[in-house]
Amino acid sequence: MSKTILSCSQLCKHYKDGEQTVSVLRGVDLTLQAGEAMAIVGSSGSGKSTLLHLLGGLDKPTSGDIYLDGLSLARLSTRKLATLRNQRLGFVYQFHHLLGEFSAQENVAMPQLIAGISPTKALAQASTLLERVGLGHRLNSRPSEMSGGERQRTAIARALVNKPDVVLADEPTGNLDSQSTDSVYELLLELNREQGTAFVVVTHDRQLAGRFDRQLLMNDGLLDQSAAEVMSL
Ligand SMILES: Nc1ncnc2c1ncn2[C@@H]1O[C@H](COP(=O)(O)OP(=O)(O)OP(=O)(O)O)[C@@H](O)[C@H]1O
Repeated sequence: MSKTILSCSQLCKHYKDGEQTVSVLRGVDLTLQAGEAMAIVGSSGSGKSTLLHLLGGLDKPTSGDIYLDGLSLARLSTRKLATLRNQRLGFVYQFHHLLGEFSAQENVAMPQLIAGISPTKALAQASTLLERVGLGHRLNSRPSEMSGGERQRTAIARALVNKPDVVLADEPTGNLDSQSTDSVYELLLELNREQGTAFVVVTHDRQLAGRFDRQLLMNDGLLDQSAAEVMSL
């Protein structure tokens, strides 16, 4: 029996631009099941990144709320929200955001160290995960010594190291060539199946989106149609 792991209802985000109010999200409803792999597609500026930021508690909605496993993000203190982000959510961005002065292994271990796990255990866990993503030979490499695809694999390992309920990924292959893009998507879907981690992935690429369990279309601030329906029109 699947259960809802992440949801939002009537989520709105407005920005003030001088006298004007810009409505970026205009009442988004979304329900993600535990272990589900969901892709969000939509044109540039439609609000996809804004939605992902709100779902990950990185920004606050103007109205509406987000629930992670039944917990209201709006009701959490800043500290509790930071703990929840560290332990129950993982993030992957278009740019890897790895720390340049640390090795791949140390970068992947970082969320565990922040969670208070001992360095020995955290580094061992990081090494296991790096091996899983095909980078067992890169434990001691710094980001500058790795290819774009290797850096994104490292970022994916880091996002998964605390065994989060949900990984949020914003154009995770935006900087990669088509071969690396393919293998990174393959890896995401394998990890989704193996670890039961739910994924919400934003992409411009509808063909890649088609490999996920569900596709939603963001259109001018609303998640109003299934992208699969739109693709079949
Ligand atoms: N801090 C902000 N202040 C004002 N407007 C903003 C702010 N952040 C985003 N916007 C506007 O919100 C709209 C949606 O932006 P968002 O980045 O969510 O779109 P997107 O669908 O992810 O686009 P892309 O695919 O190009 O990354 C854009 O018009 C953007 O200019």
